Amino acid sequence: MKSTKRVHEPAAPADQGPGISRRRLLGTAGAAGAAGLVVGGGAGAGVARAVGDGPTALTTVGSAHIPFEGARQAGIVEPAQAHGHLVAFDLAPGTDRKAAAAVLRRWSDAARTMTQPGNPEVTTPAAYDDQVAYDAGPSSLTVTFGFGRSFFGRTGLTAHLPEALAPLPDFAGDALDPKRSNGDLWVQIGADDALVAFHALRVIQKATGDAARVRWQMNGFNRAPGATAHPMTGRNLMGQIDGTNNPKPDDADFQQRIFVPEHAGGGAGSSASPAWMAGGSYAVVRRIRMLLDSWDHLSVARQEKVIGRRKSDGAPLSGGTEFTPVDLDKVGPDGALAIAGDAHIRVAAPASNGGAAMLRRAFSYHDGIGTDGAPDAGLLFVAWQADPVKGFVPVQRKLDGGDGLSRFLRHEASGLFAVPPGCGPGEYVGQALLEG
Ligand SMILES: C=CC1=C(C)c2cc3[nH]c(cc4nc(cc5[nH]c(cc1n2)c(C)c5CCC(=O)O)C(CCC(=O)O)=C4C)c(C)c3C=C
Ligand SMILES: [Fe+2]
Repeated sequence: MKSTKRVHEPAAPADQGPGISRRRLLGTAGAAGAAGLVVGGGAGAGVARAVGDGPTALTTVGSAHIPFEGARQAGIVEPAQAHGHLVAFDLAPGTDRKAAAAVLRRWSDAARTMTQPGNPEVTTPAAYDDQVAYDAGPSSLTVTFGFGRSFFGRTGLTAHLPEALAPLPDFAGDALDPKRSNGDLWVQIGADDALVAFHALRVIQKATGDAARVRWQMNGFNRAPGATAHPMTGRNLMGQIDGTNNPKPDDADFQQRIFVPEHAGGGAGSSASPAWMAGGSYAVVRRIRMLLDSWDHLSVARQEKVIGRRKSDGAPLSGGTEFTPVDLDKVGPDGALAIAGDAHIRVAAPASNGGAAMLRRAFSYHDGIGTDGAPDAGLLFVAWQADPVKGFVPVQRKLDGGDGLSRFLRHEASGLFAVPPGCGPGEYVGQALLEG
């Protein structure tokens, strides 16, 4: 790959100080855009106005931008945005390697343009301009591209198929819909503005042309930046604080757990991934419906026992506050384990799975009321790791049999995608595979 230098970034707004990176990292969720806008209740009611010396509108949520170019693709380590679209495509019959490469080039060029800072006019690719995002800044838009196992057979690239893309095993609790699972290509779009996210989705669909058609699409959301009194870990639709014990970017082993090492294809421990995946990651995508009516029948105390953490502030039931290390051996005054044997955080913990870990970066979804009369709602669970056989698979195997939470969940769709490294100026994502 050529240079991975970041594109030009504008000066930080006055309230941020010069040292704050625009590429927000996990752990500082919600920091961008938290300041300054209120809807007036008195004189001028209904008009958004800035308070104090706060920034003007486009310097808050709208102006935050995450560079598309870089050694890693964007949309993996940054906090999940307020709006997300996950889309899988199948190549049209006759789409060969060259035509697939042209799609990836068009997609990358469009994503590069849309994620640029500055005037809204320059963040819309002229060829696909529908003016949906015309007045908005990039709003932390990320567009992330991946390849499914079936892509390699369709394009004559089976010699380059990563071992790590072996189909996920069946799990006893699965109720998977094949039409909403897998796919040749996968795109994850996230933005802190709904129109910016929708616009990016339309642009990507138009840039696909006739080379592929949408296999499935899922739409998700998270809390908006600035919605809480202070930046904090988000909540899921069961009301739990979710994401606390994710691996952190400054953990010593973070890079090696989440990204394929540079020695892939050659060095020890790299057999699962070929060299073109060095610096890439594997995304496991699961649409997990929450059986919310049953869940809501539990008392808060029972719900907390199922997870192993307090619902109000996410503190582990072994004591302390949200980020206090979990003590799985702690016994309460009644002689029982503080964190129950089937508590979700016990069964999922790296300590219970030979060290297996993944970076969870999910969106909630709500698609109305299901045919059963209950909310069709849950989690678009996206887990990132250097090798799914050492991340998602052992953990899900354990959860499948022994997790108290699984009684309230239904895994309805599944996908596994190889997400190659990022690209530099003039390059496109997947170039090393498609031109290698
Ligand atoms: C296979 C992996 C996992 C699936 C599937 C999964 C689904 C799922 N989880 C929640 C809610 C929470 N999960 C939490 C922690 C947690 N979950 C996993 C893995 C899967 N979860 C891990 C590895 C962990 C961390 C365990 C640890 O080391 O402590 C938590 C607690 C807060 C946190 O640490 O994030 C919640 C809450 C739901 C609702 C869900 C499916 C819909
Ligand atoms: Fe979990």
